[in-house]
Amino acid sequence: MQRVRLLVFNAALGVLDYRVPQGVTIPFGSIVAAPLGPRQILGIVWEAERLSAQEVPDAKLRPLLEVMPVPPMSERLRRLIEWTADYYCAPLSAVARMALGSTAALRGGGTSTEYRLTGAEPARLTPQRAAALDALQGEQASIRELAELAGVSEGVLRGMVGAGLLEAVTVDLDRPYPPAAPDFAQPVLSDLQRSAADVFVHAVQDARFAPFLLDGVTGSGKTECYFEAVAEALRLDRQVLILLPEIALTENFLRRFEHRFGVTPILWHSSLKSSERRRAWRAIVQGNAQVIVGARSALFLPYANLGLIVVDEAHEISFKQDDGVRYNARDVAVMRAKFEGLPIILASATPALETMQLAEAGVYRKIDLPSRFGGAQLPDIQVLDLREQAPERGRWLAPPLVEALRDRLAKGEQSLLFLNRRGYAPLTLCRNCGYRFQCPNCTAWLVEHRFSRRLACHHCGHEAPVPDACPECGTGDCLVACGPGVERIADEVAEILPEARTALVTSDTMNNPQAIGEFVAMAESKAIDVIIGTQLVTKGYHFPDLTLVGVVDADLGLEGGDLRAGERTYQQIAQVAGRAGRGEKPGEVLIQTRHPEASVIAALANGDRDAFYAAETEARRDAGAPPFGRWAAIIVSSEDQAEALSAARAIGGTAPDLPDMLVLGPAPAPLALLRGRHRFRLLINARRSAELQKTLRSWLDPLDFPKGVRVNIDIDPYSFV
Ligand SMILES: Nc1ncnc2c1ncn2[C@@H]1O[C@H](COP(=O)(O)OP(=O)(O)OP(=O)(O)O)[C@@H](O)[C@H]1O
Ligand SMILES: [Zn+2]
Repeated sequence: MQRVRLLVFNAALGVLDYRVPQGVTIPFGSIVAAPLGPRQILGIVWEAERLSAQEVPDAKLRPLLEVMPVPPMSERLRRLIEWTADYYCAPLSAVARMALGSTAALRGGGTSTEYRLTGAEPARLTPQRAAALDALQGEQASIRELAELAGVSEGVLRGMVGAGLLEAVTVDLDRPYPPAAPDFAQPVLSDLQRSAADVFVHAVQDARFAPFLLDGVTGSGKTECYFEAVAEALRLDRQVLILLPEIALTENFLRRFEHRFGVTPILWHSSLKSSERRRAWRAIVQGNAQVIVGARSALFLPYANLGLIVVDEAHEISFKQDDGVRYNARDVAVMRAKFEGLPIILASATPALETMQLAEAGVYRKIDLPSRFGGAQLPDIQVLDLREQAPERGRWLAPPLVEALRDRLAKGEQSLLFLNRRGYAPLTLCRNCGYRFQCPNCTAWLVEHRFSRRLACHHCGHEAPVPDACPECGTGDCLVACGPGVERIADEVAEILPEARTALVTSDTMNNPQAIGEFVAMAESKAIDVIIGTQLVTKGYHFPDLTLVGVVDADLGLEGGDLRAGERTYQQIAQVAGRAGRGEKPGEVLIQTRHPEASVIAALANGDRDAFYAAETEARRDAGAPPFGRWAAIIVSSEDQAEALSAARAIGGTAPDLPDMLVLGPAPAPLALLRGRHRFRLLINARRSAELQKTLRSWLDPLDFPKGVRVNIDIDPYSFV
């Protein structure tokens, strides 16, 4: 009698044992199908001694059904999955699931049928067919995906197949990707770039754990440097994973990659079509996918032969996942490199303090690129004190910034205005009775979006049309917008510079690759004079004729529930400032603020990065904040406020009394209501010596809560809302 232990992809089931025939060995890491009641489930064969399960007698075991025709998950990846679950206090199965691409991909290769336009042009068309013809140019996908893309029913498309407007194509799921050529277009590197690149190239050859911080100013050519390491991995036939913080950045990145290596890399993100996902995953596990570019979800994939990891814009907080498994992809990437024995490059112009600290301690090797490529200078940064240089009434841009915008427009140069706030106005109220529009599901004001004429909650997605009259007092035409969002700034620019061509860049307008691609093409061809955007435009872009950057409200980021508010503000402004003057013409940055004396603003104005890091380091040391101490949050939520409160109190009441751990709360979370759930929060501040995770587990595991209560642990939290 032989048995295997399975980690099942379902947190409620966890670990189950099954029977295998005598003499058959199934390697650890194999992905298998097994029966559960009348259903079939998937699991990974795991070392039994590493997973505790309920002991089931041999006689009761059911047999495994099938080993999926994919390579077993490597031991290194299994150890990484265990480490992640352990460190972030997350269910093992939830972490393991992130390694899985799609269930379909496990079923082996084969073919699938996709459809595309035939090019036939019928004389008469129904409006729906016309819309489909328009939307599906250049597309090829399943009927379902095309229907979604075109916004028509599947029936309409099937009719079009019958009418010869769409044709079926058979695609091989395992068709290879065109190979990237390491020497396709090798740039001539500057001496500084060359020596940095050489270090990385050697590290790839060495194939050992080697973490690097590539600390280069904006426009120094960090990408070109790490591309040399990518080229070396390609020559050695090893895979490369490049993590980017946001999908919005990939469009630009794909083109740069193609320019350098002749083909686009393989994309991995949550909105891939299912056929693309299946093909990519299969190529990744078989080692046929060479370079994979993705958001954090690409981190746990079962690469067959990984040789290098790059985390670009490594300081970005979007590497921290705030739902499901609350992990930081930057930190787990370093662990993956460690388990796999690989070099990893964290690239940033504004590294996180934690990363800097590790570099200073010698854990990471720091490689510097202190100047811009091609002799470009870093921009000149000026502070505009809004208390002295007040904008006109009802306006948000101070006179010197308006002047500077006029000047650039006259010279045919580009400007960028940065305000990290979507929509038209963050708060709408009634002039007559003071009524404020609030989200019914969240502790948040509704944000007016004037282009879509709606009030929206940025937390839960609740939306309502802007009413004609106040819902409270019934007065008509009485709503006032308070404060600016980017849409309002765009309006202001249109008023003061009516002839300027503007582009609004937010996640509302740039929500698909085409829109982003069009924006970049227009900006590059100088069809845009003024870009107005949120944090989406602060990083990655390179527009040589952009010479002015205006920061509309530098104080905004210092408010709110960001634990690293000072650092965030510094990074965002330094990054957006870094978009100015990247070509031949020098750049200028104007920062509007009411607190020019704040240490962050002063450091930015003086271009004194070291002063900022030094001040921030001291502040964190005093507060016992990371990297000197550790934080964790426990968030308790329920649709029933009393139930949530009593669960939070039960947790607070059993808090361990330890010398190296301070427990604060429970208190209502700043977002006391989120998506209809009432939330209470406990904060833990621990010394580095504390056994934080172990303590949390032995504290929370014995507690029982009603079904409607959710208790989430957030280790190393970023947001305290
Ligand atoms: N050796 C080189 N030869 C030719 N062009 C280069 C070279 N190095 C950098 N460049 C160009 O200079 C520009 C800036 O480089 P890159 O975008 O890599 O900088 P970066 O350090 O990533 O900046 P940021 O942090 O601001 O995104 C790019 O257009 C890049 O193609
Ligand atoms: Zn809401």
